[in-house]
Amino acid sequence: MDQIVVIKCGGSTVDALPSAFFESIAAMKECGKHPVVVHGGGPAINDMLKQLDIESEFVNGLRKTTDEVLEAAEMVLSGKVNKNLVAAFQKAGTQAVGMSGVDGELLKASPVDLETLGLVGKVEEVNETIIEFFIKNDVIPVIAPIASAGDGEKLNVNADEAAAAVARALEAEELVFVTDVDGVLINGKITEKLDVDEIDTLIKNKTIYGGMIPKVKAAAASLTGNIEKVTIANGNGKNTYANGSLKGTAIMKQKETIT
Ligand SMILES: Nc1ncnc2c1ncn2[C@@H]1O[C@H](COP(=O)(O)OP(=O)(O)O)[C@@H](O)[C@H]1O
Ligand SMILES: CC(=O)N[C@@H](CCC(=O)OP(=O)(O)O)C(=O)O
Repeated sequence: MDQIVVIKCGGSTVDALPSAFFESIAAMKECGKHPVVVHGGGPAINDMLKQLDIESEFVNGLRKTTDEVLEAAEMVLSGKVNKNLVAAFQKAGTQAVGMSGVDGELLKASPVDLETLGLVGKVEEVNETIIEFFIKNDVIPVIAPIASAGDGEKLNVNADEAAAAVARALEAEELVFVTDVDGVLINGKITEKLDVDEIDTLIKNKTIYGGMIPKVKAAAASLTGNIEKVTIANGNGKNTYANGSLKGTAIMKQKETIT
């Protein structure tokens, strides 16, 4: 299917996305593109874990996930965050359906490393038939990153990685990471274009750190097949082209080819 744009809404910004953001995605759809949304919700999971008095820690940017952490993460991601996004699209006048990777085994995953990370998964398979069914019916799929382990068990997947896996499986034209900054900052300034080699250097010299690392790594890993451009952009609704596309940092295999 042509013109699929996968949009990852980061937990850093998901509660603050203005109506202009949802309207810009609706405009994208009116222009003939097919938006597919994958979302995170890290800060909302942190709040819930705090309320429930459950400890959690991050190992290499991934949340170590016990049974009780998984239960809280699923409640927050597949419940509150997912349904708030669906409702916001409906408010913007466009139809959306929320699901997680468990529904229809949309995302099948295997454990990354049970010993160090517990129930954290990496996506092995995407059931693109289900996603395409909604696209064909003019409905925006909104996907929470809890995956099926294939045996009735569930796994917690980093949302950047889930979005990259969905984009690869759908042979999307573009992948956009919507976050709380205007793009990748170098010495405090937004950089318009980055290539894969520059990303490695910027991670090594610590210009890129924390939550930006899984994002740029997922961006680099997804630059295969159809995907030619990955964008990291702010979800504040201020950096939008007339056709609904978002402005930010463009990441490509070789930046000479960025238009
Ligand atoms: N070079 C950089 N440019 C911009 N942001 C960066 C950079 N390095 C690290 N960051 C951090 O990455 C954050 C975005 O990642 P994260 O909080 O995980 O977002 P999300 O929840 O949207 O996935 C930014 O708010 C910023 O603090
Ligand atoms: C395994 C793992 O780390 N899962 C993430 C899933 C949510 C996420 O990735 O949300 P952001 O987009 O806000 O980072 C977590 O539990 O926080």
